[in-house]
Amino acid sequence: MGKIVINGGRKLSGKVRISAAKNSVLPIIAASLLTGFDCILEDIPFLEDVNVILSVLDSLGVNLFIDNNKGKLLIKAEDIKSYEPSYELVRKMRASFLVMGPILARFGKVRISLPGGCNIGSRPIDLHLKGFSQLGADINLGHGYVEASCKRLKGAKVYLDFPSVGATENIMMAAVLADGETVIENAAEEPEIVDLASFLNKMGAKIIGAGTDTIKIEGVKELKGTIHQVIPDRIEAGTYMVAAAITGGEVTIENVIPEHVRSITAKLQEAGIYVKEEQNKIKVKANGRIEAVDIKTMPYPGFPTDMQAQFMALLSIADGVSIITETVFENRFMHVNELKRMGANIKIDGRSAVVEGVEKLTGAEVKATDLRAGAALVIAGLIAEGITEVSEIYHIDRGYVDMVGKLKKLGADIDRI
Ligand SMILES: CC(=O)N[C@H]1[C@@H](OP(=O)(O)OP(=O)(O)OC[C@H]2O[C@@H](n3ccc(=O)[nH]c3=O)[C@H](O)[C@@H]2O)O[C@H](CO)[C@@H](O)[C@@H]1O
Ligand SMILES: C=C(OP(=O)(O)O)C(=O)O
Repeated sequence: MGKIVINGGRKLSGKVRISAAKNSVLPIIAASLLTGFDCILEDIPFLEDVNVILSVLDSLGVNLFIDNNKGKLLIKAEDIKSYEPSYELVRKMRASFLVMGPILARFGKVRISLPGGCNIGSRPIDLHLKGFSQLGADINLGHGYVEASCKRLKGAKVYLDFPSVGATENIMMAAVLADGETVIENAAEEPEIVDLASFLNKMGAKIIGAGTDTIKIEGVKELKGTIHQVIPDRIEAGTYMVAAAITGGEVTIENVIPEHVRSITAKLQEAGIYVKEEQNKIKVKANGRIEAVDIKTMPYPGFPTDMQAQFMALLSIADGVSIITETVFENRFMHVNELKRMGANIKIDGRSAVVEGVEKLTGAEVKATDLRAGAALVIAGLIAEGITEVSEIYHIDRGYVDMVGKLKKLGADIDRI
C-alpha cells in the first residue's frame, strides 16, 4: 500500500489545472443508462471512483470504450444483462447507488444492495427510496437489498426533508422517463445537479429549475445520446486554493468556475488571504499569518462539507481560535486526531471543533481516514516542519487526479512511495 511523503516548508507557486468534477461525472455516467444510444463524455477524470462506477456498468453488460489519451469515454447501454449491480462494487463506493433511478426508470426493475454507512456518517438512503415510491415504484427491503419495480413511473410531487444531493439526482434521473410531471421540492442546488440536468436535457429530457430548490421534470418516453463535457471540480479547486494559502504561496488555479467556489473564496479572504477571480481562473496569494475564521458547513451555496477538513488544516496554524461546525454529516471529524499528531490544538465539542491556532505543525506519520481527511493531511504536511507520511492514500485516489504530480509541479517536496 502506498504512502505520500512530504518534506514540509516549500511555498507553492505556479499554475495548476483542475480536472473534471468527480461528483458530476459519477451521476452523469449513471445517467447514461437511461438510453441505448451513444453517450460521449469528454475530458473525464481518471479517478478510482470513476473506475468503480464503470465497473458497475460493465458488470451490467454496458459497452464502454475509453480513450485514455484524450480522456474520452463512450457509453452504450443498448441493453443490460442484469438488474443487480454487484454488492462488492456498491459497498466499495456509495455513489454506485445512483444507478438505481436510471435502471428502475428504463427497465422497470432493479435489485441493489443497501450501501450502508461510511467513515463520515451513517448516510441513509431513505429519501431516495421515498422519492421512488412517490413516483409509483414498489419497494421491498430485505436481506441487505432493496428491490424496486414498476410498469412506468408516474410523475409526482416529491418533497425532500433535507436537500440531499444523491436523492435529488436519483429522483431526477428516474423522473425523466416517468409519465407526467414531477416536482422535486427542497431539492439540492449544487452545481453538480445543474450539470446532470444539462446532460439529461441534451439527451432530450425536459428539466427546468435545476440549481434552485424546486426542480420540474416533464417526463418523456425515451432519451437519445449526447456529448458532454463535465464541469471542473470545485472541491479540487478549493483544495489547491487552501494548499497555496497555507504555504504562503502564489498559485493560479486554472479551469475553475469562480462562482462555484465563492464560499471558499469568501472564507479565505476573511482569513486574510488575497484571492482574485478571473474568467475560469483564480489567483491565490498569501503572506504572513492567517486570521482565525468560523466555518459552518451547509448545502450549496453554503460552505461545502467536502472542504471542511482542508480548512481545518489551514486554521490549525491561524492567528486565534476558529470554530468549525459540521452540519451535513454527523461524524466528519476523523481527521482531528491525525492533525493533532502533527501538533494542532483542536477540541471537539459535539458537532463543532474548536481550533486554537498554533505557531507551527510538525511532520508525523498519519493516516487518511477518508478522501478529504487525506487531502487535509497532505495540506498540513506542506507546511509542517520535517517529514509527514500519509498512509491509506487509496482514499485520496478516489477523488484527486495525480495530486502528488500537481503539487510537485507547484514546487512541493512530495513523493508517492
Ligand atoms: C458522489 C457525491 O456527489 N457525493 C457528495 C454528495 O454525497 P451524498 O449525495 O451522499 O450526500 P447527501 O446530500 O445525500 O447527504 C447529506 C445528508 O443527508 C443525509 N441523507 C441523505 C440521503 C438520504 O436518503 N437520507 C439522509 O438522511 C446524509 O446522511 C447526510 O447527512 O453530497 C455530499 C454533501 O454535499 C458530499 O459531501 C459528497 O461528496
Ligand atoms: C464524501 C465524498 O464523496 P462520497 O459521497 O463519494 O463518499 C467527498 O467527495 O468528499
